[in-house]
Amino acid sequence: MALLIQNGRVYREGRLERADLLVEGDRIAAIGEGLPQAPGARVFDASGCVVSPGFTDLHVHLREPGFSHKETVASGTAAAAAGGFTTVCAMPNVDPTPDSPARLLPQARRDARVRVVPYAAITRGQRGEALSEIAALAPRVAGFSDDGRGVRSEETMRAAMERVAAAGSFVAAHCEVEALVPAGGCCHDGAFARAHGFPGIPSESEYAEIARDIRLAAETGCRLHICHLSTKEGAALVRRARKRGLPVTCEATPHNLLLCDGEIPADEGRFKMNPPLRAADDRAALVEALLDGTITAIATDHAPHTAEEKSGGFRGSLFGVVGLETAFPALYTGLTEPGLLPLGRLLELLTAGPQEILGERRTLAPGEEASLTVLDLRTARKVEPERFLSRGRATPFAGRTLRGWPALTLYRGKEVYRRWPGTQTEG
Ligand SMILES: NC(=O)N[C@@H](CC(=O)O)C(=O)O
Ligand SMILES: [Zn+2]
Ligand SMILES: [Zn+2]
Repeated sequence: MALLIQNGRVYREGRLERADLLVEGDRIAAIGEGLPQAPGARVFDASGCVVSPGFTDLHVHLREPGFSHKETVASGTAAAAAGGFTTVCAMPNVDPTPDSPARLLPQARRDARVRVVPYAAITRGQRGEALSEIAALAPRVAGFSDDGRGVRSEETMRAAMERVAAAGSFVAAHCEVEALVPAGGCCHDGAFARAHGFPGIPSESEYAEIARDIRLAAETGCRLHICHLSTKEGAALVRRARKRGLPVTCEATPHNLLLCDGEIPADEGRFKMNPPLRAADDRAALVEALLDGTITAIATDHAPHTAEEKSGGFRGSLFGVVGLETAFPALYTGLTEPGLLPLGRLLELLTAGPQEILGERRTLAPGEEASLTVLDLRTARKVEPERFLSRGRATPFAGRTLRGWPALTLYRGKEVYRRWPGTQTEG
């Protein structure tokens, strides 16, 4: 059946223009002003909304196989659709580890509501020693990552980068020198740690490994993507590397872009993630890096855990917060509305930016796949974690009133999420 999305502002080719958009089957049939209502077509009134290509998230933990009590492909991709994402890249810290082609997320094809592109592990079992079957995996994965931990051995990382480069893929690096983190380090080594007497995670544990991996990327020619950048020093290193023309990209998360450690109101697990919320000047440096093109992708690092696992405050909870369902509203309300980040740049950081890192280009044009999201910029709504589609509920944005909620998400023409604009209840 056809669907006419009327009266919205369509984001394409880096511009926002008032237009209607007609979807037929799995494709976009037409885009233009005042499109006639085809007989039998349903109409979606997108007044006050932006119509964007579906977002791409380079960093999501779907927890299957092995940890389906935290999240499943079904629940995680339902959360993705609710957040406007139509492509998510699944991190490999699952069990068994995807370190050979036979172990590549078999659930994805069956249960996914949106496109899932898995990462493979850099090393067997993510143990940081023997390498995974890089050449055989490369054509079937987003890239290679041991996310959850740093690759400690420089020799191992160099060998991995040589093979990944030869296979034409990229390394997505969780940059952390665990030896620089004191036992029990659970938040940034800053104001909040001092106020509560918690062992802090120093910025150096991140930027020391960023510096090493940039050096290895220069040596090997391997494309390097830095995961969840959180420090001002790290941002400066990436900026310098890109100026030198090195094949280095990076992502930042909504929580690191919007929050800092001095604002954490209480010892609650929903503010605990790795890397942690950093200092105010780190946060400001990340926003600056979004504006000057140092950071070209926003990724959520959606990392769901059970309520029990997040109930032990900073000392006792696991690291990780969910992010798919709040990413756009949090960024739109926190950065775009106050004039800190233009809407077009925000959309680019969620679409063309991450797509380019994956080596693809998906835009809204006649004939293209109808994978898109309609963002309601008017309706303010409170973040209510108990209503998330994700199984994870821990979010630092709980209780905040935000604007920019997705009202409709289509994946290949199919409605995978809908919530009518202007209504206060879920449709
Ligand atoms: N970000 C987190 O705090 N946790 C992630 C691991 C990771 O992204 O490093 C997880 O898998 O739970
Ligand atoms: Zn990580
Ligand atoms: Zn992660």
